[in-house]
Amino acid sequence: MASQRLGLAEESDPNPGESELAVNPFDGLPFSSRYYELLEQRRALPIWAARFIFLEQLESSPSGVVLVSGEPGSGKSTQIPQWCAEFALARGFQEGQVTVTQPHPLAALSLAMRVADEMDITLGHEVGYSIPQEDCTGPDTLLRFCWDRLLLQEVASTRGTGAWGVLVLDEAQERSVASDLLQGLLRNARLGNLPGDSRVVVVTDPALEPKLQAFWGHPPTVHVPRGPGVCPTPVYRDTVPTDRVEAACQAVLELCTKEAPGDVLVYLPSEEEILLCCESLSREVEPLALRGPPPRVLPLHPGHGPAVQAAYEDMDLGARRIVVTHWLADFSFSLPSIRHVIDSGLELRSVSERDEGMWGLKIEVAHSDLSWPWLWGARRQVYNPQIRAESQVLRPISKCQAEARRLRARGVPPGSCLCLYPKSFLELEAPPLPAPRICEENLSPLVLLLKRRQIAEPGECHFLDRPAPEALMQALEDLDYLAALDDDGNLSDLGVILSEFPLPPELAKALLASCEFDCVDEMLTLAAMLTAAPGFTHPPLSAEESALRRALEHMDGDHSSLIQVYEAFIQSGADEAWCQARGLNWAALCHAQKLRGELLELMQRIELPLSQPAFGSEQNRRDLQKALVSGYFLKAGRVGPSILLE
Ligand SMILES: Nc1ncnc2c1ncn2[C@@H]1O[C@H](COP(=O)(O)OP(=O)(O)OP(=O)(O)O)[C@@H](O)[C@H]1O
Repeated sequence: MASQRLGLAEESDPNPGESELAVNPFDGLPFSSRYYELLEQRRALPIWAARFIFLEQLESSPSGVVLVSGEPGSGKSTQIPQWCAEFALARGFQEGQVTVTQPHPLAALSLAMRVADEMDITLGHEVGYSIPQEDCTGPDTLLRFCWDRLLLQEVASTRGTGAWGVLVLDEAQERSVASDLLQGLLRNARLGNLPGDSRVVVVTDPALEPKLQAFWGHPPTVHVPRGPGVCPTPVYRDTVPTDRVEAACQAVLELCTKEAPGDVLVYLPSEEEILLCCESLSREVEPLALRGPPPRVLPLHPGHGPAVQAAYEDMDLGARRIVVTHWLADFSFSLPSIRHVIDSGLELRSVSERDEGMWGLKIEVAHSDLSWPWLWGARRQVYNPQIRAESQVLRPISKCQAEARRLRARGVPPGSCLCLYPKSFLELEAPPLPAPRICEENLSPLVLLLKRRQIAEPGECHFLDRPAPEALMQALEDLDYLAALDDDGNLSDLGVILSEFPLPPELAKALLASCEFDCVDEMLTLAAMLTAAPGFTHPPLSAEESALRRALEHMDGDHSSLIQVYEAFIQSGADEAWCQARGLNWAALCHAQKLRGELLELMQRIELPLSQPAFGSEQNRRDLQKALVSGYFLKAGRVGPSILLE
């Protein structure tokens, strides 16, 4: 077996004497004491018992596909990639590196950090990650964690990173569009860069296992044994509360007052509610700390960026931690210290609320239609092809998510799970599994990608769940309206250029049109700002803050306000304190700055004409509107005798 041939330290004495220091086969350096400390923790994970079976199946699977099915927290996301790296190392990485996809960029980042630590390797060298606008990999990278949408884009673009020896598709039960599509393409063997002897590992929650079994033609399946500990019996409320934040806060305060030991995980539907809950708890829990340090309140959502890693840190300092989150922690973040779960049972699938009318001013093109979930996977939208718009839907989570949440409180003795809804609520209203996102998203960006490399006609793809034919038709129709397709339905020259931009096709088209209308500088800023979505981090806390925010508003509407904010941010020297004083998301603005630079570089590379800044002039205002309408003509409406329809 791969690990035996390598003589890995996993099998060796956890405390080797100095003369017998084991050497890390990935970087040739002796293992540190930290490696052995983490190895003890790894060995205690339920999945450890399945290690040899997994390696055997990986070696011998006739189709090259292996399914791994196990409960949340059993160690799948951290251990499977390492074992695949061992497998690939034993074969000299002849078929290529190991790539692991994650449905959320933050999860890819967080896992890469953890796995590099467990493997005793410097992040960015042998272990790396690729997320939007951040490629932390190098020439030595053998194991890469990657946002699944980015991998799909790489596969489709000419700038792909090449072949992989093992591809791990993690968290398949989340049903992200990219994960479903990658599986469809792999199933059809349509991915050109898949070498002959490569392996595909699909990792899932047991709830999706039967469907995946059937889809993949019953491949070898590794079942992760149940871990020790007992699951709490959920306690249900009689009614759904009208104020979820208040109900969740009260439940946390009760736990603190009772001094029930252990960390608390609170699930709310939206980022806005998470922020409100964190604010309220931060004020109220401190006086309750009768003994020991006061509880720490930690938000865990995409808008919090890499700071979410704090949820894994300082676990042993004695302070109770109250982590407030939403769907992000259903599967992707397994915090072992959690003992109590408080679950609202709802999720908000929508344009993030921080983007909605955040400037409170007139907008001429519906903002929600411009948004795009590239950044941190922050937004969840439900797309209605009939009206070509995304809408907010507050809906019950699936039964599978409810069970995953309950499992987070497993322990000896079991923790507690308080459901802020009646038992009948999910029984009657919840679907068994999370909805496949491919049936809910605007598919034009994906159809553009598929057509770019002529990988497959969308209609030919073998999907786990087939998107509605009208959604596919409408995606093709939209691309046609954008002139991205020629008369034969293939990509036109313009379509090829559009597909090079990491932007939705409409926004890419608006950016291209800005070359014609001499407003490239402003449109670059707008494209970056719309993608990075640097909303406010909280409601104004004082009159002074309100006034500072108002000074950033532009009378022309949200688009001009976004450009104005970006320019003021740059003038401040990208100052974090400047952002804090205005309640602006500093990390997202930095991200916009980086993305703008990348878009500019791309435009220079394909030799598109640039133009001088002219923001603020009447001519520039009109030019910007014309460029926007070139991409978003399907969303344009008449607002009085507007320039938009001239
Ligand atoms: N980013 C991280 N930082 C620190 N520790 C981590 C991190 N991710 C996981 N761990 C540790 O590894 C353990 C196993 O988590 P892992 O994510 O591998 O489980 P999983 O079966 O993949 O669960 P899920 O399906 O919820 O992702 C956790 O209990 C935690 O102790």
